Amino acid sequence: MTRTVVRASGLTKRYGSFTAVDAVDFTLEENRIYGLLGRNGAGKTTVMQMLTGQIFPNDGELEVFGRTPAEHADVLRRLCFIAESQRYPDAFNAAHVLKAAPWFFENWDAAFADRLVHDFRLPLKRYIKKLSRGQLSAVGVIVGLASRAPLTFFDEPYLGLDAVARQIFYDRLLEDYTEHPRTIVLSTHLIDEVANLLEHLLIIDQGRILLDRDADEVRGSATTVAGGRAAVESFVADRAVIGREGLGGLASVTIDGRLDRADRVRAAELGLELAPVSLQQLIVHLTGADLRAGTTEQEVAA
Ligand SMILES: Nc1ncnc2c1ncn2[C@@H]1O[C@H](COP(=O)(O)OP(=O)(O)OP(=O)(O)O)[C@@H](O)[C@H]1O
Repeated sequence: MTRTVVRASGLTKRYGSFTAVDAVDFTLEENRIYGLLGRNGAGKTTVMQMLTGQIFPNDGELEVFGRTPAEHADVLRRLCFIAESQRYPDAFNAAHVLKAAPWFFENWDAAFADRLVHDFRLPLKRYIKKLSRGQLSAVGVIVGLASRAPLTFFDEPYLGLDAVARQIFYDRLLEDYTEHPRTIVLSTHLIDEVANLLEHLLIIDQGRILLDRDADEVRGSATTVAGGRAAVESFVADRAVIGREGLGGLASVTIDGRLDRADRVRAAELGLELAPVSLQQLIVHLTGADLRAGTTEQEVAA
């Protein structure tokens, strides 16, 4: 039986009159990899800060491992939060960070950390403040992976990491997760890069959850239909439209929901082209609705 690790209900964070997180409800189950995705300022970091007890919600219920996170050391001990710009004491080098890590993380695997240091070519003896932007991100990624914390958050962890280093991160994360399952929440803007890693998606926009669904259900669930405007409109009538673009007599409409064989035959008869929508495109459609003319809120919500 899967255990619920996080239970949030009506969770709200306000800064003055501005509501950064607006009465969200969601759960996180144990041993799953979650993608917490959304545009800049959507509320992702704020949600993670509440879950890790760094800030207090203004409203709502929040349980992490069955308790309020901020008040229980035994809950905090099971969490690891890697922020985009992780800060360390000025006098520290990377070796100091790795030496201190087991004080905070009881599952710390020093051998795994050493292997990651080698993989990321991290200079251990150089002061943290002298590290390049990517090397600094590598320190955070190493701590996050080798902590093996039962609930690990990576908040946009790889600023400055090059493509090779990012691939190492994804590969090691997946390998290690397979051997040591835990709950991982990954917040990132590089959605297509991580699309295959994610098992469950939480898409947040303007402080609200827009989508909370299994990644397998979402993959391939949206299709772009392109062709002559009249044919496209006839094909998408009565379907849930999540995006619409057009130029002259041509239209390209993105619809939610899977197409069956009969749909595909009909599209071919109408001379329409069908293309699967990537996770990144889907998120752009879902969260960028107000940027495109001709898409109503009802269509987006449908
Ligand atoms: N301490 C604060 N005081 C006032 N407003 C804040 C504070 N912290 C966050 N906000 C606002 O709350 C909203 C959500 O911020 P948050 O950092 O959670 O977004 P995010 O989804 O993580 O964005 P990004 O992808 O750009 O990192 C933003 O509009 C931000 O400006």
